[in-house]
Amino acid sequence: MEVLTPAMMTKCDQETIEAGYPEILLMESAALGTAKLADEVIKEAMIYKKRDKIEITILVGKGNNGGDGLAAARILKNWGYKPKIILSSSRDELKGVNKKNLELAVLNKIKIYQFPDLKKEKFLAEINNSDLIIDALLGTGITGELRGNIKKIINLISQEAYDHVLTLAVDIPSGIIGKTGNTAGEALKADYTATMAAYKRGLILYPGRDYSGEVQVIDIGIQKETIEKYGDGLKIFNQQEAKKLIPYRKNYGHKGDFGKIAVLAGSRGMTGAPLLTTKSALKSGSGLVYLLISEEIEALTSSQLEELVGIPLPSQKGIIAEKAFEKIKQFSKKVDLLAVGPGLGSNTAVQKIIKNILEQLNIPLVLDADALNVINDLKLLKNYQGELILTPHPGEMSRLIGLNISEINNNRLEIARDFAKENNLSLVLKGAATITAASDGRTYINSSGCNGMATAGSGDVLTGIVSSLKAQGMNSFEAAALAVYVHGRAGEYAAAVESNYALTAGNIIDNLAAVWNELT
Ligand SMILES: NC(=O)C1=CN([C@@H]2O[C@H](COP(=O)(O)OP(=O)(O)OC[C@H]3O[C@@H](n4cnc5c(N)ncnc54)[C@H](OP(=O)(O)O)[C@@H]3O)[C@@H](O)[C@H]2O)[C@@H](O)CC1
Ligand SMILES: [K+]
Repeated sequence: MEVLTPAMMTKCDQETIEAGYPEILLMESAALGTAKLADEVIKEAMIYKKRDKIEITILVGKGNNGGDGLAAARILKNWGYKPKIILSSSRDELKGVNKKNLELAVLNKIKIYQFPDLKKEKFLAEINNSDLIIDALLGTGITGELRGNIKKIINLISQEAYDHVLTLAVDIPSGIIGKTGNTAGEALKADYTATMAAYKRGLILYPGRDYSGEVQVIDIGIQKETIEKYGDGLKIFNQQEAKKLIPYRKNYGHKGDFGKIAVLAGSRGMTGAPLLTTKSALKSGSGLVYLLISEEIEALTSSQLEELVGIPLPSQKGIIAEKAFEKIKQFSKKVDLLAVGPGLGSNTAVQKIIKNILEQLNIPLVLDADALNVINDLKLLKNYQGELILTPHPGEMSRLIGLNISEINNNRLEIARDFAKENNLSLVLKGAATITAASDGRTYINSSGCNGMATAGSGDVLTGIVSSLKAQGMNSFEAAALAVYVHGRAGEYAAAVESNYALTAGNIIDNLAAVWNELT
């Protein structure tokens, strides 16, 4: 499903209106979708009152977001509810379709307050007595920091209302910037968001994602082709996408048909990481997984996992030695993919080996952790002869491109997309709302995951899943995006039992089976 910026959304609106679809009809569809979601939300919240006793407060700004709210008030009144409107401004400041919808609300005898006329106590009492708030103060037309009455309203509700009242945002929570997900100083937290025509970036980038609650996309009559035309290839990766992509397994396959993987990982003191990667690959459908590892710890790691085939490599002080490359090169001919990095160490021998791999091999490569830490020349990536998938966290990305972590976090989307394009590879930029970018500009933002997954070894598990899916024949970008989703979903399952506090990387692996079952 497409994710747009406000500017892209405006172009879609404009083209649709110019094609002859009246603006007021778009607004009516937006309002109908909002009212339907409000009706569902009220049912779900089990408010045991007759409809005409259910207090719905609709906060209305001067722009079209407010217009959506005004029209929704009329529809809800028609369905027997008791909506009331609080305008952020005086009535005469509304123009065009918004003025029209205000007149219709008056005609339908809906109670209308003007915020400037309300005493603070009265306003707070209205909010506190509400069963549902519909937030139609600000949508995609927000500019700059919050100001004026809208700032006062949002501050009062956020800071002085008794408790959180069930809230449904129209299009986007007011105060969230649609392009970035940042707040304009403050924002109204929603439990649900009815968003028009397509996701807005601000609903899935943090912190906006935390303000948006459950998001429902409302079809307001804008054609899918229009949305695709003005979008920039950014999509949200959810269960629907996952189900479409999951690799088919034929009933008469043998273990070689499901991908042979070699994992080059581990060093003295780092025996957990290679095990997490190999185990998660085996738990993601791979037929055969080899672990290429320092001879010093090979017996130890191999004894931990029955299904694993351990291949000892020459080493020095527990880290693979430069001369290990010949064996890696020979071995790479036997497999479909090489996954490199978890717990490998990062001395000059490792650096030389990674350089040699990138210069001399041509099989699909997944590079993570220490494999990324030793790359000091991006040309090595760009010139690699095979397919490449990189899975850095913001710290590794920072090292790779020489920006600091906060610069990366403030511009995750563009940075991931540009890097993947410039270096002709698939990139997974990890972190909350992981981004997967393809060399051709397609980009996914992941929808699954939870904060408990920020734990040691979580990335090693992801490397195993990505490698497994790629070796099963998927294209690199889709394998990476599906792996990120599956990893996040397994984390959600794990957290449901373990809590986000107690979740460990091993729990993610333990819950992979539940995700594969859910998707097939
Ligand atoms: N286009 C369409 O066809 C359709 C659009 N749709 C809907 O329209 C929404 C977009 O509507 P929009 O463009 O009118 O902007 P909107 O979000 O209401 O905000 C503008 C108002 O906010 C004010 N304001 C701005 N920044 C502020 C701040 N920081 N702090 C305080 N105030 C601030 C600004 O005031 P001003 O700067 O003029 O004083 C102005 O009054 C979109 O989200 C969707 O819900 C749907 O109906 C489908 C059809
Ligand atoms: K809103």
